[in-house]
Amino acid sequence: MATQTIGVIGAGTMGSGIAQLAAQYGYDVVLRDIEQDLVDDGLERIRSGLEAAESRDIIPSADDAFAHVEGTTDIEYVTDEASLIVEAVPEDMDLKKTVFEELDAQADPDVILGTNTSSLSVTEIASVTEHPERVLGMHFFNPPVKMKLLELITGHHTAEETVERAVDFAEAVGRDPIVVDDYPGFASSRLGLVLGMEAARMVQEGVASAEDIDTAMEQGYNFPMGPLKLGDYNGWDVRVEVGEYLAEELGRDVYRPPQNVKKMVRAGDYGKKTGRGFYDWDDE
Ligand SMILES: NC(=O)c1ccc[n+]([C@@H]2O[C@H](COP(=O)([O-])OP(=O)(O)OC[C@H]3O[C@@H](n4cnc5c(N)ncnc54)[C@H](O)[C@@H]3O)[C@@H](O)[C@H]2O)c1
Repeated sequence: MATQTIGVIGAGTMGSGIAQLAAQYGYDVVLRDIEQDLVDDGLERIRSGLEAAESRDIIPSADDAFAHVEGTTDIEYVTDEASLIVEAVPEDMDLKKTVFEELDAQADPDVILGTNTSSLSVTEIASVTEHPERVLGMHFFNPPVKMKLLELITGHHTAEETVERAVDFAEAVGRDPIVVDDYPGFASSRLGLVLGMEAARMVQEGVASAEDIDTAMEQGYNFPMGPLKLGDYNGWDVRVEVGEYLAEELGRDVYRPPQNVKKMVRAGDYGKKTGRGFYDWDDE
C-alpha cells in the first residue's frame, strides 16, 4: 500500500515538525492532539514553518502545502485516513502504551505505526498491540525539516515489510534512514550521551571551559557543534532523564549526569529553551 496520508499523534515540537516535513514533500497530513488549542498551536507552527520554507525557495507555495494539513482531536479520524502514523506524544512509557493500544485497535493491520521515542524500548511499546509486526521506531531529530537523519528502530516483532515501507517514506521526504536494532540509546544517543556527560564532567573537574571543550571537538575533531552546546540545544532536563535511563539499562556509570548538570537542571537552567545552560542564550 503506497503511503498517501500521514497521521501524526501529538502536535508539539516534534509532531508539528514531522507534519510540516510530510506536507513539504506533498503528503496529506492529519495531526492530532488532545485539545483543540494544542492542535491550533501545532497548525500555527506548521504554517509559519511552511512560510519560512517558501521564503527560502524550498517550496513553491506555503498555502498549497498547508492546504494538505488537517488538525483534529479525534484519533479515529487519523486511523481512518492515514496509512502511516507517527506518534510524538511526551516521552512517557505508560502514555505511549495507551496511545499504541488505541491506534492498534482502530487502524487496519496494514497501517504502519511509528514511535518517535528518543530512548524508550520500541519492543515494550509494541507489546500492548495485537499487531507488533507493524510497529517500529521512527526517531526524527529536531527540527525534523532540517535534520537529515531518520533512525528507524526495529522492535522484536517488527516485520521486514514495515521497515521497507518506513525506508521508502524516509527517502520520499528527503531523510537519510538508518536501521537500528531496538537497544538502549539506539545508534545515536548511546554515543552522543557519553560525549555530553563526559564533557560536563570535564567542566566540573576544571579541565577547561565549556567554550574551549566545544572548540576542541569542533576544530580538532571536526564536529559541527561541540557536545556542551548541543546539550544546551537539546535541553539538559531531557539529557539527564535519558542518561539515567541508559546508565540503568546498560549498567554503565559513564551515562550518569555529573553534579554540575544535575544542579543546573534543578535550578531550571535546561539550556537554550530556558535561556541558560552551559551558555547564556538570553540574547539569541
Ligand atoms: N524535542 C526534541 O528535541 C525531540 C527529538 C527527538 C525525539 N523526541 C521525542 O519526540 C516525542 C515528543 O517530544 P516533543 O518534544 O515533541 O514533546 P512536546 O511536549 O512538545 O509535544 C507532545 C505533544 O503531545 C500531546 N499529547 C499528549 N498526549 C497525547 C495523546 N494521547 N494524543 C495526542 N497528543 C497527545 C501533548 O499535548 C503535546 O502537545 C518524545 O517521545 C520525545 O522523546 C523529541
